[in-house]
Amino acid sequence: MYRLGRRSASALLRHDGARYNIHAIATPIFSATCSGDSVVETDAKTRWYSVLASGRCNTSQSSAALNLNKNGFFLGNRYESTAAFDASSPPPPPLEKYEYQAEVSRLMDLIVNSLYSNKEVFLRELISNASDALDKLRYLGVTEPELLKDAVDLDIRIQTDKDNGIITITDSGIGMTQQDLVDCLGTIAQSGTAKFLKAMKDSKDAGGDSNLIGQFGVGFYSAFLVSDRVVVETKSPKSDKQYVWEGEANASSYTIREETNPEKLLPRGTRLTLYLKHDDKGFAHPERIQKLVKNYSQFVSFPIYTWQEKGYTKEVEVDEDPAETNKDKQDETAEKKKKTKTVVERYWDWELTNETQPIWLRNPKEVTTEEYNEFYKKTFNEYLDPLASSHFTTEGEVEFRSILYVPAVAPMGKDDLINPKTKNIRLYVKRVFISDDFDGELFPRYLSFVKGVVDSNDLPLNVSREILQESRIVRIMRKRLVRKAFDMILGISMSENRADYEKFWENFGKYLKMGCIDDRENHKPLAPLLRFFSSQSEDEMISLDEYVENMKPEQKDIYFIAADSVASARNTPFLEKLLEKDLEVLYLVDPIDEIAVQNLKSYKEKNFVDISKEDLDLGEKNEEKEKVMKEEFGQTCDWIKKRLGDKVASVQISNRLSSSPCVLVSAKFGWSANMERLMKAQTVGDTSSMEFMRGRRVFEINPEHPIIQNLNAASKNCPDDNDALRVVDLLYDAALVSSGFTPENPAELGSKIYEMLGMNLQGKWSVPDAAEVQHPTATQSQTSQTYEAEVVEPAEAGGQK
Ligand SMILES: Nc1ncnc2c1ncn2[C@@H]1O[C@H](COP(=O)(O)OP(=O)(O)OP(=O)(O)O)[C@@H](O)[C@H]1O
Repeated sequence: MYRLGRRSASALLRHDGARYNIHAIATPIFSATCSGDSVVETDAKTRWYSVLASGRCNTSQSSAALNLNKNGFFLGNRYESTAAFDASSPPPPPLEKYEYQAEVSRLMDLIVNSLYSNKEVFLRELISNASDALDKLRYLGVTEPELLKDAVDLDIRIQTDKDNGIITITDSGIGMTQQDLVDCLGTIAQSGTAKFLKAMKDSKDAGGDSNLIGQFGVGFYSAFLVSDRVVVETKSPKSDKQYVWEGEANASSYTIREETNPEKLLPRGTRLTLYLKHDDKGFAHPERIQKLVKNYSQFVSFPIYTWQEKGYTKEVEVDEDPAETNKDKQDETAEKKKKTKTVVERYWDWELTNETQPIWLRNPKEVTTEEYNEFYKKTFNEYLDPLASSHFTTEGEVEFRSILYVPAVAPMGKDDLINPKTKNIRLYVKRVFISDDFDGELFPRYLSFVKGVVDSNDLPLNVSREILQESRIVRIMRKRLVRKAFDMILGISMSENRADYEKFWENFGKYLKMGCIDDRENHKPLAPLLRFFSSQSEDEMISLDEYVENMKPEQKDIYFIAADSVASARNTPFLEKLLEKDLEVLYLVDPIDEIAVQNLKSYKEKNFVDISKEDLDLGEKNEEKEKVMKEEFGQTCDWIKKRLGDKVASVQISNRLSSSPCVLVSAKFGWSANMERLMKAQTVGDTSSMEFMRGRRVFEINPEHPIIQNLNAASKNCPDDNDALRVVDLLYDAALVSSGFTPENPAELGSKIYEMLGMNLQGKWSVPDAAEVQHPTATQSQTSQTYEAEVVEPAEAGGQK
């Protein structure tokens, strides 16, 4: 047992309590090794300190074995004998006791007794206070350089004593005067507390979410989430004196005293010592602290050092076997060999734990693509380089820095489109990591695939989701971020390597189409990014700009057809006339395409027109011809309508067909066949709303087609002819299918086709005559010719009539 005098003891210990365990630490700097714990007891009456060294201490130089380097706990010599009480030393300055402001008491009560989850945020809060203090000093030092006169680095150091559950956070920042201590660490703005208490009450989390603590400007008190007792030693460069603030959890008061022990004086700044609660001692594990620093404060712009155990290997001699030695001695000529082994020498030292210079603070001109990519992969745990990145600073009304990335591949699964909480955007405020848990606050959902960091100096450090949602600053940031994201994507689309954008589109095209539906405000930057197949480009997708450039001079609209594949789009009867006229038609083959395009409505003042809908204007109105047609086929239209009844809204003469006899056209504002099919696939149960949206369908006939011409004759000559009426029925069903609709009763359609086939084929292949038996090949081809002729023949007859 060693007894230490007051002076010497104060060099070793903080004056703060009844009993401590201090882990004995030594570094090789002083050629000393030491292990084990020292138990320290304070006698409040006599102010004697006693240290029981339970460890072993070997020094190669002197008895000053417990010295540490300048940042350690101890500075001073070890006394080997009972030291005399030094009666001549001045008495310590008196403790001044202060009552907490009522709000602080309530807050402390809540923190200590009700918050159980997310306790680790205490470290983020305290580091951010330390970083603020350094920021303030740096800022004031610009105009008052004498504040920086102490040659101390601007940094943050965190030391842990895992055995005793102590964490010390030291910064060399602006520190606090005695008045600052009273004002800052005993008082809080009433409004902040009231809001905090309300938020706590509203919190659904039964254990209380400690994260809330950082949202109301009460970060310092988060120390009590994990500590029984907190000691703040602080020295402002504006004051000659250093003060010690001390508070305990569950106490209604705190104390402040002046520090007079020269060994404990800080050159400048603040040292916080947290004496952890029994259950929270795990936070004092060096590795855990390191991990938390990396996670929460990776990009604080001041270096953060943590106290870590290290090791290096060295060769040491091993004792030789005496028998061997004797043998060697006998053989005088034998060369003496010294035996060695490799041992690991352990020691403790500071380790830089964060990136001191966040990449986004650097000048973009000085950052290489490799560095951007490395940062991306490290930050977002990606293994592929990004497809594109954009590093920018915005100034003016709102200032922030950001680096955005487009990933090379879409996230696995589709969940992200529906649930965009992707942790893709990491928000920092003044380099302090705030959150990556956003739901559309910084980026619209459809851009949730964009990854990046955003660092703002304008947002409060304690920005909460509520603040994010309501903040004008955030709204402006969001606008700029979105614009930058579009610019970045546009950059890929303009790349000489077309494959880059094809890759992007394959992965994220769906997201942009979602944007056309969700975000009307951004149709302008979104539309040029879209890609579609077309009647003139079935293998390579084209942009709307390419479409517009390829439009015919007289063409007013952008034509599209929605189908389930390029093949079915290509074969749709709606396309016939347009192909004939060499008008390009976009193929909308992704289920979401049609809705996206409908939302866009137009591009470069050209309307999107669905060629499967009524009133298609191909810019070739010939009123004279229309009149003649109407006169010729008007009655047929009425006759067909009568036969089809409510299945169609009307029967009209088509201007869009050339080879098909008829087509079923959707109402202008109703669903197209494609949409109807999609909706049907999604509707479960009640389909009444579908009936409404399905709207009317128009049966269009092609007056130039032989079948229609035949029916025209039938309608005039034998309107009640059963066969003619059955042809109308079958035509309707065939149009239904070829126009992309699903027949309501496929089995019935099948029977109609069989019946018709039966009528046509009657007797066709009955016993051939002798000549045909001799030339089977000729017979076959003849038969098919006959068949074709028979189909055409009535048409010709009808036309003549
Ligand atoms: N390490 C420190 N150095 C100097 N001053 C500090 C330090 N820590 C706290 N303070 C002072 O104490 C005040 C209160 O801190 P607290 O964390 O409770 O609130 P805040 O820092 O103002 O808000 P927030 O934590 O949300 O940023 C700070 O404003 C600062 O003046």
